[in-house]
Amino acid sequence: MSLLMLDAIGVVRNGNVILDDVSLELARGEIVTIVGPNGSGKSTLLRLIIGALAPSCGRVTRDEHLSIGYVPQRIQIDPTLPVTVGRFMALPHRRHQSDIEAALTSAGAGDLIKRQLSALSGGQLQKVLVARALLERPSLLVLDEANQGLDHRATAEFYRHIDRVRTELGCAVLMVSHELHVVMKASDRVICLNGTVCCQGRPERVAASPEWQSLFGIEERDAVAFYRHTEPGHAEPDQGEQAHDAQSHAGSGHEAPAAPQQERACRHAG
Ligand SMILES: Nc1ncnc2c1ncn2[C@@H]1O[C@H](COP(=O)(O)OP(=O)(O)OP(=O)(O)O)[C@@H](O)[C@H]1O
Repeated sequence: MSLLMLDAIGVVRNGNVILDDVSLELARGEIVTIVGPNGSGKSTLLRLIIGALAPSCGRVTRDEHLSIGYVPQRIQIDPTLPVTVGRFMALPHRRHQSDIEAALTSAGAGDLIKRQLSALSGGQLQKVLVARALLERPSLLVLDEANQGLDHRATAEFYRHIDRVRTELGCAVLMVSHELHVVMKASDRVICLNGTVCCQGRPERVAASPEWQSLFGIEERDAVAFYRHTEPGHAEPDQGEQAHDAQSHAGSGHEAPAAPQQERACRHAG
């Protein structure tokens, strides 16, 4: 049984169709990245998955043992509130100091434990948020652009950390990222979203699909190809990977996938 299954999900808010007919499945231990242009519904999809938002139609099925660690795109911190990183990590439940230290160290933030939360840089705060999300040892880690604000070196370390987390906890990782070339290296599967799922599959196949190229342009495709080609020890996909080809849901033409129309959303709703 998969960890999570979405079936024909639609989300309509204030008359806006944000998601239309979105179906996807998440397996244990896989790293999946959602990519898509600004406003394509990525954060909405994540909020739906963590249960912060109800679908207007469709069905969400969660494994009964599913536990989710969530790192939001941004949090508001009151600069007048004196909270150290160590204290923040222990909220809302008390934690063993050793667990807090281990989680921060693993996220590359071990030296921040006594610092004021409001005084952290954007990149430092992201590391702390990831460490906090992992304290519960979730079966699914959900990251909404958690690498924003990180420099190149920190981004590379961030993805190594995510890979270690997956190995150590055996958890699935679902993330949103705009760093397409890095995403391609770090993910088992990529889901391309533009109100609906345009295409999904192994990174190489998605990058070669017409839907991806019409959304992100040829330059991104070339950047991805270049990045993968120069990665030491990287093997090009063989014939066996054909079975995991990108699945297209938006036709085979080169035109950009159309924005969802309100009349299309929730057509299965009762
Ligand atoms: N409560 C709401 N009512 C109406 N429209 C909304 C609501 N919430 C989000 N939207 C709209 O839904 C669309 C998708 O928003 P969302 O934040 O999910 O996109 P995103 O892909 O995460 O964008 P970005 O890459 O810019 O973070 C946007 O056009 C947004 O304005």
